[in-house]
Order: sequence, then C-alpha cells, then structure tokens
Amino acid sequence: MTAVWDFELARCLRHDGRRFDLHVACRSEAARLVLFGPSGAGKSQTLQMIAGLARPDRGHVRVAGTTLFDRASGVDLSPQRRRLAYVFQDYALFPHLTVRQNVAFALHGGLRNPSRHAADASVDHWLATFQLQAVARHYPEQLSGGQRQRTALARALVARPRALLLDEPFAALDRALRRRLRDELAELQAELKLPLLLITHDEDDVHQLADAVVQLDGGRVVGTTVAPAAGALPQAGRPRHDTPREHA
Ligand SMILES: Nc1ncnc2c1ncn2[C@@H]1O[C@H](COP(=O)(O)OP(=O)(O)OP(=O)(O)O)[C@@H](O)[C@H]1O
Repeated sequence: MTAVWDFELARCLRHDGRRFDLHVACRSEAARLVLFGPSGAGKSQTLQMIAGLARPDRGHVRVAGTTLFDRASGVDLSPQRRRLAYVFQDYALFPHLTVRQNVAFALHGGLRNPSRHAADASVDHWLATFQLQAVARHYPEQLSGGQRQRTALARALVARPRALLLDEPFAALDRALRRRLRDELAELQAELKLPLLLITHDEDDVHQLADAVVQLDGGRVVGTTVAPAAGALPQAGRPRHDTPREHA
C-alpha cells in the first residue's frame, strides 16, 4: 500500500557556534499524522522542509505517492508546486485584508490582493463551511481567536491542497475552544480525506486527532505509535526513549 507520508530529512543547522543535527524519517499510512515533541525537538524544521520552506541536506519527501523532494534524483518542487497548505501557529493572516480577501488571496497564487468584493464560489463555500459569512468583511484584528483560526484554515483549503500542514494550530486558543476546534478539524479531515500533518507539544492534540504519532526529541525520532491511548505518551517536556509500541 502506498504510504500517505514518506519522508527522510537530514539537515545540519549552525547558529552562534552551536550545531543542531536533525535526522527524521517516517513512513506512515496514517491520514492524520502528528509530530509530537518538546520545544527545540525539530518539529518546525521538519514541517518547513516538507513544505519546501527549508532545504534538507539530504533525503526525500513523498506525499500520497507523489515525490516532492528527492535530493538523490534532483527533484525539488517549489512550495507552490508542492501544493501543501501550511497553517502557521499565529495564522499569518494579512492584517490589511478582510476575511474574504484573506481567503481569496490563496486563489491567485498570492500575486495580487483580491478586491474586497471578490466573488468566487469556492471562497463562498469555505466561508460558509467555517461559518465566516457574518465576518467576511471584518479585518483579522476584529476576529476572535477561533474565527482567526477558521480563516486561516479556509485560506489553506481554498487552493485545493494535496495535504494540510499545521504548526501548533490550537496553541493560541483557550482550552474549551481547542477541544471544539480539534473535533471540527477531525470531522473536516474525514470528510475531505485530505492528509493532515500536525506538529505539537500538546498531548491532547495527539489524543484527539492522531491516527499515528511520531515522537521527536533532539532532532531524532524517539518513538512511533499508531492511535496512541491516553497516557501512552510522555510529557512533552520529559520525552521517553523506550521501544515504540507499534510502527506507524
Ligand atoms: N535557522 C536556524 N539556524 C540554526 N539553528 C536553528 C534554526 N532554526 C532552528 N534552529 C534550531 O533547531 C532546533 C529545532 O528547532 P525547531 O524550531 O524545529 O524546534 P521545535 O520542535 O519546532 O520547537 P518549538 O516547539 O519551540 O517551536 C532548535 O535547537 C533551534 O535552536
């Protein structure tokens, strides 16, 4: 069976005389894969290399059988051609664009600002899906945390991505909202059948969303688990280096 996620990424980072060696490999059939680990484990670097925003020294990235990067054979698709929607931790909405414009922006490859009245069926569809019609003319600073996150998701999905990459998508939200939005995201993923890769240090994200989890620490994979049961994971601050229960 073709793996949904198949990547091996190696990169040496140097900064201020310090060195961080990252080597992360994963092959998984999980539609919802979570990379879990403490701060500094290498989660963001891994996600950025998958998205094409950072370049590995060696390795490969394949998503649902399509090769997006392969150092050995010289394949290196641009972030746009990888068609992976990336939702940043702070959502990275454009403050000078309305909700509708933020969502429509992704349709034009980000080359120009869409008009405030831009009409497009797919923009309307995603605004409706995320219940954003009432705030479509609002600017990001006029939105609640949940509405900001939904706008970022609508903007990510409108361009029909191959997969969705999420960097700590619930970190900026309160606990009750996190729980609700995790459920919404899980439902949406099941409906769209869109592969989802999420990075987090929050164990609740893992339990509510993961089909499989890859635990990272110090730039290395320290465990892979399929559908982890509650309590099966170490605290993000205290990683466990024992034998993985099952391979993803
Ligand atoms: N551009 C860079 N140059 C040098 N080192 C870097 C660079 N970016 C990140 N690092 C280092 O790489 C390591 C992994 O960073 P990364 O941001 O991937 O961790 P993380 O697991 O996402 O952490 P967090 O949860 O805090 O975001 C850290 O030690 C960091 O200092």
